[in-house]
Amino acid sequence: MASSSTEMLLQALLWKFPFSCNTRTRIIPPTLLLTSPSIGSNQRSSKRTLNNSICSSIAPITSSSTISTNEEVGGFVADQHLTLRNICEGRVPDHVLRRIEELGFLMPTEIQRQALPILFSGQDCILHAQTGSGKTLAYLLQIFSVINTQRSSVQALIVVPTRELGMQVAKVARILAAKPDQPVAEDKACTIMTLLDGGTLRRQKSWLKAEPPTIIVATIGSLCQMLEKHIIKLDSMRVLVIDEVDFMFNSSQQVSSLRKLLISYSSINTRQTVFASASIPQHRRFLYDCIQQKWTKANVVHIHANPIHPMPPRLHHRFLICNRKERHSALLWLLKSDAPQSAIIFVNEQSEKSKKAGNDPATNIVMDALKNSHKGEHEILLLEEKINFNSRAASFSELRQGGAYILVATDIAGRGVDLPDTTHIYNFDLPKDAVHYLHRAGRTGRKPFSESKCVVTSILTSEERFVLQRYENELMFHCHEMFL
Ligand SMILES: Nc1ncnc2c1ncn2[C@@H]1O[C@H](COP(=O)(O)OP(=O)(O)OP(=O)(O)O)[C@@H](O)[C@H]1O
Repeated sequence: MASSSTEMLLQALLWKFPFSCNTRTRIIPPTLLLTSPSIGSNQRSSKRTLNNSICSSIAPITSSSTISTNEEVGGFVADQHLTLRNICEGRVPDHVLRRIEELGFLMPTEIQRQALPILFSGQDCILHAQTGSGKTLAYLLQIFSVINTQRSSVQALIVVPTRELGMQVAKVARILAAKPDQPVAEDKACTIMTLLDGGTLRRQKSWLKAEPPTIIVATIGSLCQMLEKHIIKLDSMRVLVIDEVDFMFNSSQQVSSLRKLLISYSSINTRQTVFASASIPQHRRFLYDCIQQKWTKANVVHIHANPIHPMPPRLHHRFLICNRKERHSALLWLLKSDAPQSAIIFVNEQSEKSKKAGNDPATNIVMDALKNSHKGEHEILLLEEKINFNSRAASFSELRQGGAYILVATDIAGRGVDLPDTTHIYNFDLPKDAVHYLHRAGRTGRKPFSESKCVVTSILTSEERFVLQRYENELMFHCHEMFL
């Protein structure tokens, strides 16, 4: 009990005071290392990790830095009034800048304003900023600033945790790469390939044999298959991006391949390494590991935009207490009274115990309840890990066609997925920790310069109230109680 409350307090402090002073020499207090494992530590024995952590933590690091305010870095001043064009002109090809302007992106978001000058300087970066704050565009602009389409080689690699996020990132990259003008004969286009788990990869193999693409967006499993068979070469890779980096390092399925990619399949000396996420628990320790483990160069910069608010402040958080049997009717009542434009209902993965007991998964129960009793005009769709990849892709692209939707999803939709029309999030089941709460909630409020309110509602039993209270303390937000 004592240790868990200490952990809560320390975690709250880590969110609140995220060591954002602009130190160039850092020493990590060993007490912090004892509280909970940092990103990437799940593969090691906890005892060894703690001992190693303490021993290695007293070695000062001299050149990395954390930036969390408007300041000058490496000679670049991040001016509040500069437009995206002002920041990128001369670095990013003009046709890409015209595309972003056509999309209506004129001013940079906070993370873009802070990160782009540093990215353009070629330094390794950790992009740490709120959900929906535009981290994708930041790293894509850097990629477009370095690639040379006349060269036939893989020059940028973006690694993502899920197929859905891969499809989305590749789509944005293709939109930016498209040239509106007639291409000049010898002007080669930027080619973007996806290597995502769930497909046969046959088409990609033939494509790779014929000619390597300029940019690859991949999940780590499919990528490593290709690397192990020497179908892809990364000798010319200039930028490596690992999106949702904390998730990747904490996934037991992905972490060993990720380490191989960072250390064996490519070298920090020839690539620029960019890590991105809205949540980097114990980020100071992570920064330290990046350098010690040679995932990044020693002068990596941790850019932490809005460190006090890990979620967009315009989210309105509520909770409703009812007993477990009333949850379906509570959900239907909420949908009726909120009349959301579009919503995502998050349901937890079915536990092994529940499977063994022969229970129906909660996703099916919620889907049935909605199909039978929800009266709105919404398209009702399901996205969960166990449905086949074609159906997952179909659900996902249907959502992007426009029109009102209600998506019933497990946490697979919690990371990175950008559906800007989502106005309401419902936690039918309480997320398992504060990081999951943050990413679920962050599926709404995804229009960076909009002021319209978006709502996150958690349906709880009275026993779960203290758990949500803990998330409120860790993430520093306030949740209002509502009544049926
Ligand atoms: N400068 C900008 N102006 C307006 N909108 C922008 C700008 N940059 C990005 N966006 C839009 O903001 C939304 C969120 O961007 P993005 O998906 O990159 O967020 P993110 O920071 O990666 O979030 P997450 O951590 O949840 O993955 C997208 O719909 C994107 O098109």
